[in-house]
Amino acid sequence: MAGEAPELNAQEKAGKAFPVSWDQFHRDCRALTWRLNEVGPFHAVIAITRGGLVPAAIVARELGVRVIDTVCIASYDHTKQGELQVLKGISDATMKLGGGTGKGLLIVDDLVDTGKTGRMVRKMLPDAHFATVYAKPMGRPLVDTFITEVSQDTWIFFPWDTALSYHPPLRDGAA
Ligand SMILES: O=P(O)(O)OC[C@H]1O[C@H](OP(=O)(O)OP(=O)(O)O)[C@H](O)[C@@H]1O
Ligand code: HPA
Ligand SMILES: [Mg+2]
Repeated sequence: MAGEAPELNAQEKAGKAFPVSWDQFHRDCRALTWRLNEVGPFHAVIAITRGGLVPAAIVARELGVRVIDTVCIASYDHTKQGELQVLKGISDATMKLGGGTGKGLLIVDDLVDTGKTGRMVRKMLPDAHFATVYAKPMGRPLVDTFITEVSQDTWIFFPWDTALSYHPPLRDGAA
């Protein structure tokens, strides 16, 4: 309709960009593991795919955990969040390891934003420890351990979603 503002996606609403390099991400995952090492030991690591796969691999390597499971949840179509879809649940073997409630299990994701994804996994495993590398204020109360908080209006660009590209000089109007 004429005069109606177009709907903004999460990144457009966010405005601020927080690009993370592979080196920085690896350092932040190691820092996360230092904290988790005080809380464990853990019987298994559960990665929330796909974003949780990379931090889960690094954390599991550092903690010496070799049992890794996934819970596959999709909600964002690029930067716009839709309904949460559980494409694959936690395996029976992992559920058994966590005594049915997740005790002694570690859930890993790259970040919490609104907290919708984290809330859904916490419902599946209420006694598990939930760790993310980054957290935004809305999702932060759901996380037990994280490393860096960014403001709600920041969009985090992960290294697997980005590539090096030309950036025009500031004097030519680059932000
Ligand atoms: O706290 P929320 O607002 O729920 O957002 C956080 C979730 O969103 C992203 O996953 P996404 O659904 O984009 O899927 P992906 O991991 O496959 O990229 C991110 O990896 C988290 O899992
Ligand atoms: O800030 C973000 N960056 C990348 N993926 C995301 N999914 C939800 N929030 C974000
Ligand atoms: Mg994800």
